[in-house]
Amino acid sequence: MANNQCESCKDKTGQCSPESCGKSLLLPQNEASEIKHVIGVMSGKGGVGKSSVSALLAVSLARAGYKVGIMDADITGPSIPRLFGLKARPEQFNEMLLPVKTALGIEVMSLNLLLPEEDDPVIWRGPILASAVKQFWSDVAWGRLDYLIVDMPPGTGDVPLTVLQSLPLDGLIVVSSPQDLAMMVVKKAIKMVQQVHIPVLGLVENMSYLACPHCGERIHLFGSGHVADAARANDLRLLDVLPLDPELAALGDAGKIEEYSGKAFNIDPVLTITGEQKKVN
Ligand SMILES: Nc1ncnc2c1ncn2[C@@H]1O[C@H](COP(=O)(O)OP(=O)(O)OP(=O)(O)O)[C@@H](O)[C@H]1O
Repeated sequence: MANNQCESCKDKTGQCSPESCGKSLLLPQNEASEIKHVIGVMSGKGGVGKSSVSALLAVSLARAGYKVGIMDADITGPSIPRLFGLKARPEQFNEMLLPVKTALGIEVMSLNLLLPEEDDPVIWRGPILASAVKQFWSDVAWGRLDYLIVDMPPGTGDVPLTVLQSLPLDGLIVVSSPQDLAMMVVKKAIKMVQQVHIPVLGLVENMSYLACPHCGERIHLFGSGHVADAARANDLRLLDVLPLDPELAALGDAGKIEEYSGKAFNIDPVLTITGEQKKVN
């Protein structure tokens, strides 16, 4: 927390938090953005499908008629542009950056859109990574959005903490695969979020099962029920259960995740939690 310590903080322990110093670290919205809801998507561990779930949530909301953006806050492992097949560089507008639009009109900002090559590594230390996230909020002209989905880096490090402290999150969705180890790490993430008093909207179990292509039987490769158990144990909602689907992996690799015809992310719990009515197109 020391890296986010505000200059005037009286807390000399280096554990600066809104509670201890009485000063909110939340960044104000800039004048070129009017964002109604900000939803963070996090995971305790890498590779469980957090970016894919962020993308599917954004696609489901966009298909339901909402104006949606995705901030790719996974600065060192940005995969959102790849999932949507985005190559265009963000344009500048009055010293601000404009997000790049996907085919469905989802507004995306990611460091990968600013790098000369998509496979260039980002070798930055924590404080610089954290300031990149803040700039994605303060220096991007997001326009009017119903939902900004923030794809967070995995784990409980400096950058996730910056997102939690700097952005006005309505709440967080925590993604896990069904393995016990993934769940153990997820519990750490849940505790971290609860410590900064941001609501956990619920859990998503990704790669939950494989549906047999012949008979449709669900094969639970990694065991079943762990995420549901964790949801119950932590008094949280299980928002959705998504299958391990080769079509999703192939479309993601091809930059065509918007064409996914499989099980869409169930947006109803998100709309309920954020007080929106389902739109009818
Ligand atoms: N439900 C799924 N079915 C099939 N493949 C999936 C599924 N979810 C994710 N994948 C694939 O798994 C890989 C990792 O997914 P993704 O990038 O979304 O994970 P992540 O948790 O965001 O990873 P990281 O922590 O590295 O950013 C990708 O190749 C993606 O296409």
